[in-house]
Amino acid sequence: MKVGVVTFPGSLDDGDARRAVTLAGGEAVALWHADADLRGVDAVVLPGGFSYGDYLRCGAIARFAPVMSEVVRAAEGGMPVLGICNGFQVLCESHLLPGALVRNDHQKFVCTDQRLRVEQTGTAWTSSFTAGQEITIPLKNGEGGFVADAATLDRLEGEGRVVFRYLDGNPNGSLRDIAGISNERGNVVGLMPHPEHAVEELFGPGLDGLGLFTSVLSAGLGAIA
Ligand SMILES: NC(=O)CC[C@H](N)C(=O)O
Repeated sequence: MKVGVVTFPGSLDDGDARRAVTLAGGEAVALWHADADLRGVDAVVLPGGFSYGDYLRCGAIARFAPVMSEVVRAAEGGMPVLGICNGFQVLCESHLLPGALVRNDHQKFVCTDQRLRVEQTGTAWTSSFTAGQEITIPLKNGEGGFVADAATLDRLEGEGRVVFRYLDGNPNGSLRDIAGISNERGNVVGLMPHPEHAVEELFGPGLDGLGLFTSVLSAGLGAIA
């Protein structure tokens, strides 16, 4: 299975995302922000970093990159798409996911190993986990506070689209401790913490991040009940 990883000017974690795909057993394909097509990939990762220098708002300019037209089209057709941190911000800016990421409530950049609960295993990116599994992966962001209006939050909860929730304290002021969400179909997932930094014993807090990448390789599409 070919998993494309998009590099925008200012991306930081694209290399680690490609490495995570390879370690999970997939074929990583480098995609460039100016690409006009997706080079035949079966899934796409939008990696973390500081696309276009975080000008305007994180992810606000990347949304207009040429490759994003194809990513949006493919996602709407059911292709699995994962947005990690800056990638999550790009997915919200692109309206593939609802809500927005705003500046951390304490106004500081946060960098820590973060415990999470996997709330939803019926997505393309979480089928390798068990429901309620608690994992630890790195978190590092300045604009990681997930916000949405109350009706949207209720809909996300009611439809089982809260995929990851922060444990042991809320690191950024995200409403309802939400760390990651999916679209209705479960093929598009965004999360603030970084699974691609927890895929090898010698680096990061362990192997808990690998499950997202093995999920998409094994799954086909999960379906949210
Ligand atoms: N690690 C990241 O992807 C950071 C995303 C974004 N630049 C922020 O600071 O919020």
